[in-house]
Amino acid sequence: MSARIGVEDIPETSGLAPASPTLGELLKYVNEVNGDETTGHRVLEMNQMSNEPQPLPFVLAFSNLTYSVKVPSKFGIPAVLGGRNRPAALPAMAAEPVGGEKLVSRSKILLNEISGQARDGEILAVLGASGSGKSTLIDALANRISKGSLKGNITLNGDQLESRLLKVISAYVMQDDLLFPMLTVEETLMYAAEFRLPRSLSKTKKKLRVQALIDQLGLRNAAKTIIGDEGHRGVSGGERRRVSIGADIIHDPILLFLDEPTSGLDSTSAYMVVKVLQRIAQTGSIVIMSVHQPSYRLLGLLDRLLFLSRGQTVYSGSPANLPFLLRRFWPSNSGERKSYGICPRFDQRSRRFSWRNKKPSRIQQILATPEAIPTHPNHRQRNSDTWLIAYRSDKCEYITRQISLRSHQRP
Ligand SMILES: Nc1ncnc2c1ncn2[C@@H]1O[C@H](COP(=O)(O)OP(=O)(O)OP(=O)(O)O)[C@@H](O)[C@H]1O
Repeated sequence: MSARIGVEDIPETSGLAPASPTLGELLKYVNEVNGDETTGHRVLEMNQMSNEPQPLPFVLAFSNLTYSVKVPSKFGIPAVLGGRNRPAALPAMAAEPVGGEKLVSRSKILLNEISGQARDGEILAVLGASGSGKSTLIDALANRISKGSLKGNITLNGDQLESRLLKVISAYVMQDDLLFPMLTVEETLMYAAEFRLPRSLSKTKKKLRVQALIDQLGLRNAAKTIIGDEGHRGVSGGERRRVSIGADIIHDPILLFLDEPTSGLDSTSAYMVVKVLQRIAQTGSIVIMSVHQPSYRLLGLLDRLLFLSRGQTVYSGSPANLPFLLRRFWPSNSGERKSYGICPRFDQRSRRFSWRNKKPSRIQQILATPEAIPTHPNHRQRNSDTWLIAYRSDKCEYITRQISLRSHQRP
């Protein structure tokens, strides 16, 4: 693993011990240096923690993550039960009556028993339709949801992930880029280095870190270009997004969370951003990102997929299995007004995948038994490439659709 955030005086482990520091040692170190309030992040020079530096495999595991919020909902009180004036026997959570309607709270489950894992060297992508819970899951993993309301377990290498440690070893990249328009790319990253790296780290080391990062982000040609804004021409949208990521990862975090890092970018810029994330992962970080509409090419950069629908997992695994699923479940794209497509849907014109919030139980059921589908009595093979497939929709009606394997095999 490359050098991580600079700590000159981390205690060395004993000569006989394995080369990698334990999480306990990391946490102990975090406690020891907590007196320095100059920066929220600190650089941990992993290689300095032992005589024989060896890469430390990191595994972030999460199990049964469940998160629900209380949302107000209205319902009317029938006149026969007392209508507007009925004061008694209201539900425990009822609020003030408004025009014959009561406001009560109901629980809305945003994440339902989500489990999975992410490893260093890999990108875990959270996919799903808008509102499926992608950002909520990233927030939950990044400790941005209050502990009391989130149920489940998150561990790093088997140990509970303490929020103090997480703060030091992670970075969260938001969708909005907050950058100074008149600074160049290099100045922006240098500013981030001054702000985020420890004061004790020399200027020379900070400059070296910035130069290494510029190369890692593929921004060498834009290093002297200003960020720009509406009134001043500056870097492109994709470059700007990479600068923004660079500013957040200046301390070389072990865990990197990104909420829709490709949103608003054309497919080439989006691809380059994810390519940079792949490079970051390959230097020993765990990258967890959400993505709404990945292009087919971009899917090839992802190592693990967690596909959500209405807060539930409908697919978790390697993208390698996706073509198989696509061939099975490709929705017909000819003249259908209502899509009962299972998942995902590929738009030929934009060449992007999109998803629909189908009932998770239905999708899971189908994904769990893909082999059973062609032998179902309602499925008839028309010719070697086309299946006439009928399946029960959410409303328990049979829908017939035609899936041509040949036309969709190579999107
Ligand atoms: N505080 C809240 N109260 C009620 N509902 C909420 C709250 N926060 C989020 N939600 C709902 O939870 C669902 C998941 O939201 P989330 O932002 O995680 O979705 P998403 O998959 O990231 O969507 P998008 O791709 O549009 O960003 C949405 O339906 C959203 O409206």
